Amino acid sequence: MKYQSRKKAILLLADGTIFNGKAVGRDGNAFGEVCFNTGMTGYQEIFTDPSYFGQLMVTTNAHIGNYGTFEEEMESDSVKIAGLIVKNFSYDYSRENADQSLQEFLDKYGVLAISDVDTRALVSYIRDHGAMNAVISTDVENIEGLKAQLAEVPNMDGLELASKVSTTEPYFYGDPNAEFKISAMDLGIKKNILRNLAKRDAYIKVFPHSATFEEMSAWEPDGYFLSNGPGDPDPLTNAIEVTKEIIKRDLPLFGICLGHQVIALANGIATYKMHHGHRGINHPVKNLLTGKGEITSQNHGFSVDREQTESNPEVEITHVHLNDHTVAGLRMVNKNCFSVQYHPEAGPGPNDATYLFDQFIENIKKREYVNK
Ligand SMILES: NC(=O)CC[C@H](N)C(=O)O
Repeated sequence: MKYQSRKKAILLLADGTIFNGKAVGRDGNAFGEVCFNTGMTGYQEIFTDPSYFGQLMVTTNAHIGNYGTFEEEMESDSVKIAGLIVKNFSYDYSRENADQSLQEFLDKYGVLAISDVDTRALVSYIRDHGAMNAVISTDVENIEGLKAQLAEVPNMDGLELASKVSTTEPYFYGDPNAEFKISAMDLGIKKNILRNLAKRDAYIKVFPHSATFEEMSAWEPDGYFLSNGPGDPDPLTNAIEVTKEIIKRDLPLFGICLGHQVIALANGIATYKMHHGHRGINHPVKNLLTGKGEITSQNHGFSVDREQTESNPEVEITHVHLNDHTVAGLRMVNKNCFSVQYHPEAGPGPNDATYLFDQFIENIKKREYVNK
């Protein structure tokens, strides 16, 4: 076993609370908003999901690393979390097709991790006191200095982060001979969304967060997609403007998570920062159109205002989160536009909601039929 005597490390929360642990790899500091994910599996997908940019991730599963990492399970080209907090960190792994250990993987991307933290107590603390900024540090004697630096870290509320993870140049994904063409705005898109669209015979052109409606429309796509992504949706003025243009022309539109929030904002419905968000792969949702329940993969810290959604005549709530009755999905009443707050691409997670990709393709076909 490597790293038998490891250095002390701490997690210092913005309110001054300290959780003790041990450094997993390198020394240093990692700042971000602390949040937790309750998924029992799928850590590599979580760590590489661009929606987590700027966040320190607490995994509630007590063992992390035991199946290593595998190139095909990347949700983007690198690790996106700001730092990792675990109970038991497995340096060894036992999966035949893994490429490397989790420690080698985190080292490769320069990510700081802390283990041996009482993650059950930490998660209870976040649930009681809400998501807040924090720092992971091996500089354990320098509490006052760390507190001063932590006070400078911007609050997630109001923070625009999509531009930090979006592509800078447009690119294509899938088979150029596929039946449908989709323009996707990359606010932090997960690869499994692209895989799911391509699997349904779509060729996707992925555009930067700053793309205009005209740029996204020049190649005459059959439909538009707004991706997931990090940060507060409210400052995404360009994405909101583009969405209004798409809606005005009644073009087929689908949004996931941050994309769902942007669609709400384009309809004049406000979003707000949640107490500690929804992150896990067993979140119960009810589809109000079918009456059926779905177990869903979720990762969000903001939500769409429910009252404003209910009182907006243009919009209808289609899905509700059964734990707290927040808006989990909506559609526009007279437009070819719908969105969900959760993750039908399920990387990681259950596959109950993949029908939403089929629904998007059906909406595209419906429009083509009307136009003929
Ligand atoms: N996964 C996402 O797209 C997250 C959206 C947004 N950043 C939130 O935390 O609510």
